[in-house]
Amino acid sequence: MERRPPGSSRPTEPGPCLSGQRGADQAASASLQSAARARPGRHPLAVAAVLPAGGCGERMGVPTPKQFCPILGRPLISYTLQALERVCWIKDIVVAVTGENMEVMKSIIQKYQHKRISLVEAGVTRHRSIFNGLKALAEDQLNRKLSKPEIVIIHDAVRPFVEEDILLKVVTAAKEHGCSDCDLEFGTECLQLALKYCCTKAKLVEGSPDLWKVTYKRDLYAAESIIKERISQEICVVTDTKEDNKHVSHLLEEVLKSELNHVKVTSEALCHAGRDLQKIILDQCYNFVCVNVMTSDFQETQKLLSMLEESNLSILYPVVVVSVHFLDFKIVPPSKKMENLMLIREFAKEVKKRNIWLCGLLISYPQDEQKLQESLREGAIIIASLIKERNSGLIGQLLIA
Ligand SMILES: Nc1ccn([C@@H]2O[C@H](COP(=O)(O)OP(=O)(O)OP(=O)(O)O)[C@@H](O)[C@H]2O)c(=O)n1
Ligand SMILES: O=C(CO)[C@H](O)[C@H](O)COP(=O)(O)O
Repeated sequence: MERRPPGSSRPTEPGPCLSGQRGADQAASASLQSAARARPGRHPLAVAAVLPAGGCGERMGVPTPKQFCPILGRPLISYTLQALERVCWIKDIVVAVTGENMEVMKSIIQKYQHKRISLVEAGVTRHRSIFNGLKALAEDQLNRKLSKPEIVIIHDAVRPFVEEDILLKVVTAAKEHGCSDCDLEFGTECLQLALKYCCTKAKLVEGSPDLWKVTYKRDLYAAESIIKERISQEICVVTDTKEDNKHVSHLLEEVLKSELNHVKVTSEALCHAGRDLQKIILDQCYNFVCVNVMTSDFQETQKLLSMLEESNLSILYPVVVVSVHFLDFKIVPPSKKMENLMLIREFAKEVKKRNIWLCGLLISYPQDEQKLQESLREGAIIIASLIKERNSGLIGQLLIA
């Protein structure tokens, strides 16, 4: 997803919010933005979005309408709203939901702290739902809460992976182009309706493969794996300032880097002020490994957990914390420390309420350098799978490398 470095600037009119993208995406957005800036006589466009979300999801084959089906515990529609909210130049987002799901929708907005959202009643067909949304924008029925838009983006609530670039292209095309024969030939039914009844000029813009619609149950699994992939791109290895701990943390960091290609592995000290760690949290890193050497108590892990609980990081995605304990099994047999280590279950139960998924990992710390490397590698493989697979069944478990 969807990381946003703190303090990054966002345009106040159609133009990409660079902060949400990386690498090639950033470069593409930047060139689009400067192209938009270069347009003579350009003025800010008033843009709104209407999200039809009033279907029953018959093809999904489950009683819950698909837009409310959970992915990593959060309803699908919340991901779509998040994707649109990140686009700062969309002023209002109008969601069409059925009367019976109105309260569910309100509680989703509240729980996941969505902003700029207004709700209208859905219609019996998708087009009627869209029409109700447009009517609300045109007539400003909602107590003058909505600004009157020049351009309205219509986006299915069940297409969670929409990116700012494509929205910008659509808005730009809506503003600049006429409707071609090709668009009428190969376009969708809305295009024809818009032309027939409103004489609205339209242009077909090619989308990205990620814009696909969640329709069948298998699409939920596909969406889940895309989201897991996005949130497992960074791991922060945390330890206290003791030299021994810093040394072992560094070794683990190196092994994690070689085991997890393309994943950014950083390390931070859990010092009193914890300023750097705060920055990592604000930067939206969702994976933490807390290193404890020759100790089976959880002081450092608890400090980290409190910081995470105080932040709102886990509202949108589960945050994985692996409490790693290095013990020399020859000097300290694990059985002696087991009682203490089993406390992981209690801590895990507590923080799970805040969507923080805690696991314990015991790594053998032999004196022999080669053997240490071997157990570090085994530990790194376990950490990688905890972070990438995000299996809620492993919450509170103590794993051994
Ligand atoms: N009366 C309707 C029907 C559909 N939609 C919305 O239109 C989008 C695309 O429609 P579709 O994928 O066909 O959704 P469903 O109608 O829910 O699916 P199905 O055809 O499997 O029942 C969805 O976000 C859906 O909630 C709507 O707002 N109002
Ligand atoms: O998937 C759909 C409904 O199931 C829509 O038809 C699809 O999103 C195209 O929409 P539009 O006609 O508005 O371009």
